[in-house]
Amino acid sequence: MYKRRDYVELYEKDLAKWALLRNVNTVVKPTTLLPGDYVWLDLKTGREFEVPIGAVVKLCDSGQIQVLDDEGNEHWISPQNATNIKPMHPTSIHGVEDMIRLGDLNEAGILRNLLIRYREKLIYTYTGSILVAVNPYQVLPIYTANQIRLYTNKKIGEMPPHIFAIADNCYFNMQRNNRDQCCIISGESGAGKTESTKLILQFLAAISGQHSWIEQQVLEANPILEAFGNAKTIRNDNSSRFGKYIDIHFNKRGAIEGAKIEQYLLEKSRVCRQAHDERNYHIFYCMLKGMTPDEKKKLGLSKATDYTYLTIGNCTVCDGRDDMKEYSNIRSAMKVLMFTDKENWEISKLLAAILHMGNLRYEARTYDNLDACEVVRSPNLTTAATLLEVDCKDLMNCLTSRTLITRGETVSTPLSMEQALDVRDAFVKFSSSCSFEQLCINFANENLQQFFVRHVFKLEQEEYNLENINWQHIEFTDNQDALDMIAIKPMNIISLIDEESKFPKGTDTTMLNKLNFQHKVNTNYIPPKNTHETQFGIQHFAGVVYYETRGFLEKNRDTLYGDIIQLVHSSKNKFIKQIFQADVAMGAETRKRSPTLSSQFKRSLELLMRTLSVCQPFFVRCIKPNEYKKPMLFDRELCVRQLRYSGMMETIRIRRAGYPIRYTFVEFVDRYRVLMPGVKPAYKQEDLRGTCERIAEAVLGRDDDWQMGKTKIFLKDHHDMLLEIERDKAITDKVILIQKVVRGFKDRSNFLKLRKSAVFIQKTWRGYQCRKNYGAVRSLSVFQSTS
Ligand SMILES: Nc1ncnc2c1ncn2[C@@H]1O[C@H](COP(=O)(O)OP(=O)(O)OP(=O)(O)O)[C@@H](O)[C@H]1O
Repeated sequence: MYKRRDYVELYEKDLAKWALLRNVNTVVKPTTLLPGDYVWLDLKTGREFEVPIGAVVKLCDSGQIQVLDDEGNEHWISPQNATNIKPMHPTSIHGVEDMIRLGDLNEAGILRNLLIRYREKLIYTYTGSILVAVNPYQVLPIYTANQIRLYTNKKIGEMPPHIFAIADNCYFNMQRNNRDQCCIISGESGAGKTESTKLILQFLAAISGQHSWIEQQVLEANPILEAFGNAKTIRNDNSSRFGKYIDIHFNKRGAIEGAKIEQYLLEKSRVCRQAHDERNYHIFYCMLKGMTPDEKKKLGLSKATDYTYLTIGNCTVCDGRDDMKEYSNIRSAMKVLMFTDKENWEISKLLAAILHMGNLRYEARTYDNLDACEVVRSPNLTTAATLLEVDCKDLMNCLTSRTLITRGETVSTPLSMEQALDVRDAFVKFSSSCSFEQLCINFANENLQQFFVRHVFKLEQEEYNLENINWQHIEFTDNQDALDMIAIKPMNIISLIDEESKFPKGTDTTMLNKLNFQHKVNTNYIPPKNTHETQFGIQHFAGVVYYETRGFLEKNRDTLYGDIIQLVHSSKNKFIKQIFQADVAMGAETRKRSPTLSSQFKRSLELLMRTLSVCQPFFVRCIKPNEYKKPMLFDRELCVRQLRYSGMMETIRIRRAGYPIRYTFVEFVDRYRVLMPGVKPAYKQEDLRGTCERIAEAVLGRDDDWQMGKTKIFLKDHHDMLLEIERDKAITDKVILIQKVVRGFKDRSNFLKLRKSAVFIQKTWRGYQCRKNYGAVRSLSVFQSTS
């Protein structure tokens, strides 16, 4: 019989063996826990992102159970709270490479699997065809040339999970199937999307034999893109503030032929505003650190702390970044990409002009009872005008007044201080963002989510078809309703915003009223609570998001005031004219009719989705394990939130809607043949499918909802549980039998040895005794005869 002490000893000696044995017992008697059993502990805090935590039983005395959880905290569970603990499936104890194989296929199971792998520095894990990458926040030795070799031309699953495996499959699928491939990398800010992209490029460059070419072009473009599009935020020291689509073209021989990088929705507002502890785009700081004193003098520049636009976040340096060195990288990258010195200088002039404009000071005035303002004359104003090559007075007028054309007459009205500040910032960032851009980003995310869910569902269906499994009854709903409401069905949210943006009398309030009127009964729409509130909410797949409507229409119109266009037109600087070319070319009327930001974005998103839909997709979900950018720190609730919002749970839900557990016939026979006396191992079987079916029928019953495919058996969770229980019972019986026989043999041989030794001792002793007695008797008789 098992003895508890045996397990404690084993636990100390051999954790792995012990865990395996203990688990047998756990499944046999889920309620009788013994030290060493692994359990799920539900702390029932009611917190939104709290899920049961893994724990190991330490003591189970007097009805109380003491457990040690994965975080190292001890808990005492009283008999009344016994329902707070549940046995853990064997697959969850040491973790698996593909989480679809987890018996505990739920949030807690996935989270623990990622946690225990992360602690072993195994940052990559599959969930079916998706790669989950947990940011290690440390350099791991897993991206070497040797690793690239190891992962080249391998099937997914042949090697441990890795970003290189995804890159390799993209490349070889493209060659084998002659079909475009795409890889969608998603995750929160700082989760590792940019690093993952770079690693994929590194792999592709290496295996397509194009190292020097791609290094010079795509990789050289990177420092420039990062300098102008990345910034330090509280979440990430090098956060990309735009969406990126990198298109790489290969020729028939598999060599890279060209690459194109497209950007979506750059966060323009960062040029003028940054949150506390955040910086503006890297380029400004790099420029101020890296330029020669002479260059800076020509641009009238000094140090970062002197500029309003660089100090709003109260942070001008970024730990671990060398702005001076970065600047020299940017300059050499520009040389490689053949920017001329003149172009380079024009860019610097524009950047410097932005900084000078940010330092302009305004003073409030009142003209004819109208709120007005004036720009305080300062070297900043004159330098900005010189750099932009415009007249200083024109610049001042354009920043403080607006020209209106009414009834054929041109009238110039002064701007209040608040309006003037808006105009300046609009010029600097050329349109503003916040809430409205968020709606566009979330609309894109909804599209990508649907693409993902449909792909996963399609994969499931393909597997069922391939295996001849009847899947007709499996239903799954995606986020189509939300998408319909945002952008597809007539009178959708985006079309209503657009309509109102074009309507001359349209305001943010009239727009909100129309949204409320049209969608108030839609379950995905959350109207404002009262007439004073200016926010509406949308139930996205990732949760509810509220959108502040103030400024919506202005942002959506995305047009610059005519005065600014006029100013740019008057500039002698060709580069600036080129930047605003499209706007300068348009007349005022055309500008009014020009496509709104949302319709432009919708169009480019449609194009992107169309491109993606003909590709074979791969998905990489990056997870940020903590907010402190620290290695080996795993914040459970932060990770659950990301898992929930990443859509990974959808894969699981889809899997669960069908047959979540599947074994190949070989795996099934080898694992469960113990349930049928006399069944030989799989390699000795002639009719594997038949044997598999016989075992399943005997244990699960003929009529239950499990199915035999062509190469696999498809099971529901409860089948797996039942099979495991039966298997553990059978193994326990066998273990007891082995123990009985071994102990019997041991005791018997011990007894025989003891008996033999006792007989020997007795024999020797008796012989000795007899000999001794005989000697004494004999000497006595000799004595008698002589006396
Ligand atoms: N595989 C990795 N190995 C080592 N460090 C990594 C890895 N992935 C990410 N990091 C670290 O995390 C930081 C943030 O990663 P990255 O810039 O790729 O995030 P992101 O998801 O692109 O963020 P954002 O959306 O803000 O641009 C990196 O600068 C790097 O320090």
